[in-house]
Amino acid sequence: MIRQITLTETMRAALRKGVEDHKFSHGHALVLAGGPGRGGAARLAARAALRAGAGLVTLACPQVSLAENAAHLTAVMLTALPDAYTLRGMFADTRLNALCLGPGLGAPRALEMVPGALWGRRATVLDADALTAFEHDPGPLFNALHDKVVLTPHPGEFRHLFPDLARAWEAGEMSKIEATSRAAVRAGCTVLLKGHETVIASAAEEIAVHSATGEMAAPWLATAGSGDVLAGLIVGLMARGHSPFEAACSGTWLHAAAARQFGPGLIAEDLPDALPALFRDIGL
Ligand SMILES: NC(=O)C1=CN([C@@H]2O[C@H](COP(=O)(O)OP(=O)(O)OC[C@H]3O[C@@H](n4cnc5c(N)ncnc54)[C@H](O)[C@@H]3O)[C@@H](O)[C@H]2O)[C@@H](O)CC1
Ligand SMILES: Nc1ncnc2c1ncn2[C@@H]1O[C@H](COP(=O)(O)OP(=O)(O)O)[C@@H](O)[C@H]1O
Repeated sequence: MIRQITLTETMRAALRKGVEDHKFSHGHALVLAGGPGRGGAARLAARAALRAGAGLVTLACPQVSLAENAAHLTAVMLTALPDAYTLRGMFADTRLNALCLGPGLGAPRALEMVPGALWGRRATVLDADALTAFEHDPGPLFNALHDKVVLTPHPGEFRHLFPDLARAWEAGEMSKIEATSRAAVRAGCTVLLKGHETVIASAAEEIAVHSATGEMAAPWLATAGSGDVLAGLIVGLMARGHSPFEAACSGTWLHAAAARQFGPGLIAEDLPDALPALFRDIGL
């Protein structure tokens, strides 16, 4: 059965915070960032994760990027992350339960960090450079994927990882839903294929569709960095314990609803900050 994503009572209940909860009840998300001058995308993701309700969010960047990121971040914590060996060491802290890799990461750092991150078997969002870095040799990525991963390609990134499915979809031989569903089964994880119609499929063949058309149109989401925010929303919800598939569905709804709440003129950094008013409006 194909689920049309709308706000449901189950989604609303899962977004609430319990009155006796503390920050570690809502998980700790780690967002990896790239080198100097490329930090914007990861900062957008980190802020979105915190606004989505993750208890703690840390941005992990190379030592050389610390000053730049420190100048922009306050509630989001910051740590130097030189290499994948150090990343593996961070998994000794079992409270660190969700990761986001890709936005602004850069291909060389993605090639090193993605296998290290997947080794930790935490809930993980892979977006942007974490997908395109494996374009020429996807084997190491596919071998390491597991069922707590959400891949969030736009159609260009989808083409890099699943060229046969993309070709069949573009030729009209396969629907977007079927292409996404087959990709999820092949990858063994959740796949979210972006666009004004977003399709989400899990390896267990759950399928959901969000149509940002008609009353739910959100054309101002077509702006640089809005996908980075979506990745952050999903990792924030997974830190809070939502399953990868549910986090992808709820994150997609929140992303479009926040864009509609803000309205024309929206740029990516407005999205996380539109969430508090949206949460009030939906009665959290
Ligand atoms: N504010 C920021 O710091 C931003 C940083 N970004 C980062 O910049 C890096 C590179 O991102 P780019 O945006 O240059 O690379 P993209 O991977 O988004 O675009 C590269 C190519 O992919 C294709 N493509 C993109 N969107 C498509 C779509 N919807 N359908 C079909 N084909 C599509 C196009 O041919 C495009 O030239 C990433 O690390 C990304 O996270 C971007 O997310 C934009 C905002
Ligand atoms: N016309 C549109 N209507 C609704 N949503 C859109 C539209 N165009 C893009 N989006 C959404 O905006 C986001 C863009 O992400 P992406 O292509 O990765 O951009 P970036 O890498 O710049 O962040 C996706 O979530 C996509 O579904």
